[in-house]
Amino acid sequence: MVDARPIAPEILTNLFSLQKHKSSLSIFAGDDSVNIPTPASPESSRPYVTLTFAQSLDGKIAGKDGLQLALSGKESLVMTHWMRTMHDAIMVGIGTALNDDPQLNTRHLPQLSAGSAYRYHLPRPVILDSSLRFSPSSKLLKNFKEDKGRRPWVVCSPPQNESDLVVWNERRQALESAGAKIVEVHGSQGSRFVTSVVTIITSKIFDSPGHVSIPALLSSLRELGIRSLMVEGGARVIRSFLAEAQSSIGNDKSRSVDAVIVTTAPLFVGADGVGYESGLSSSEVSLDASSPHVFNLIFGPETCRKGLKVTALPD
Ligand SMILES: NC(=O)C1=CN([C@@H]2O[C@H](COP(=O)(O)OP(=O)(O)OC[C@H]3O[C@@H](n4cnc5c(N)ncnc54)[C@H](OP(=O)(O)O)[C@@H]3O)[C@@H](O)[C@H]2O)C=CC1
Ligand SMILES: Nc1nc(O)c(N)c(N[C@@H]2O[C@H](COP(=O)(O)O)[C@@H](O)[C@H]2O)n1
Repeated sequence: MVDARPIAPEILTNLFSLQKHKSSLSIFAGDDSVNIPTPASPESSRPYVTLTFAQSLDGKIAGKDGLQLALSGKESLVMTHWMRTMHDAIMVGIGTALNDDPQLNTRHLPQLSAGSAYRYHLPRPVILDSSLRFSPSSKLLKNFKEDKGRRPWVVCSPPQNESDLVVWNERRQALESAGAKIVEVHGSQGSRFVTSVVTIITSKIFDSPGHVSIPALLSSLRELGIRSLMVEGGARVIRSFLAEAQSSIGNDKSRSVDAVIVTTAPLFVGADGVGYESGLSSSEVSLDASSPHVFNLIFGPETCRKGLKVTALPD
């Protein structure tokens, strides 16, 4: 028997077609060597990808100049944190990492009783950061040092010209010293160079200059043992995944998004908020047909924000 209960089991049940694993989805006996259940098949060359974020009715995920907004209500935050427990890894772009300094943990879940033999699964934080701008004093690295979070992985691309290499190496060293685990993939997928201390994931295939290719990223993560990936944002990263999902319509093998789960807050942010739609054409996105999850939550008056609350998420 576990000593905590999902607050909204029907949401969990709907998230993935994993009913048979329901009892062990998020709470486990503290043995990290035991994998959490995943919808990805063992043969798959990429992780199962859940794209999930919160937006306003006018499709904004942040306020003016990237101001972090508390768009989710309490229930939605709890759901998001349950979802975090269900994925091997959780990813944000460097824009979000620098702007929000997120923790990407499961702190909004019900407390397990003192001395409990059980723990919540914590996903591996992954930061998409071509030029290593991630801060060595980030909360993610601090939490890792204090044994409150997993070692973050930084996904980057080595600079194309020699003159940028000095700065790049300095940043790499600072991140390594701060605890970032880095894997470096040079030149082409497959020719990988790994050191014991540093794990930098890079790719020579870019969506646009400096941007890591999504298919190459997914295949690298899968090679590193990531079977499920929760992508939280921000705007550019959401756009990249949606664009990739649009371009793979009709080709199941190259699909990059399996489920999209969007929390919609009943408010308008306005035109100067941050949206993710620009440049996306009007077409469907390619999703796993067996995943029934284009999942919208619209909360009622009790969680509706009174006016626009421009605070960071609660600690
Ligand atoms: N409401 C919500 O649920 C969420 C809201 N947010 C909000 O989003 C905002 C940040 O969004 P944004 O500024 O767009 O930053 P992102 O977090 O989307 O990061 C974008 C950066 O990631 C790097 N990157 C590397 N490869 C890729 C790729 N293939 N596609 C896209 N980016 C790539 C690029 O930097 P480089 O070239 O240096 O590698 C790029 O500029 C914040 O205001 C935050 O609060 C964030 C998450 C969720
Ligand atoms: N689900 C959700 N609702 C909101 O209202 C949000 N602003 C976000 N933002 C995302 O969550 C990250 C913060 O995570 P921590 O609270 O630090 O664990 C933030 O960086 C965005 O990715 N999400």
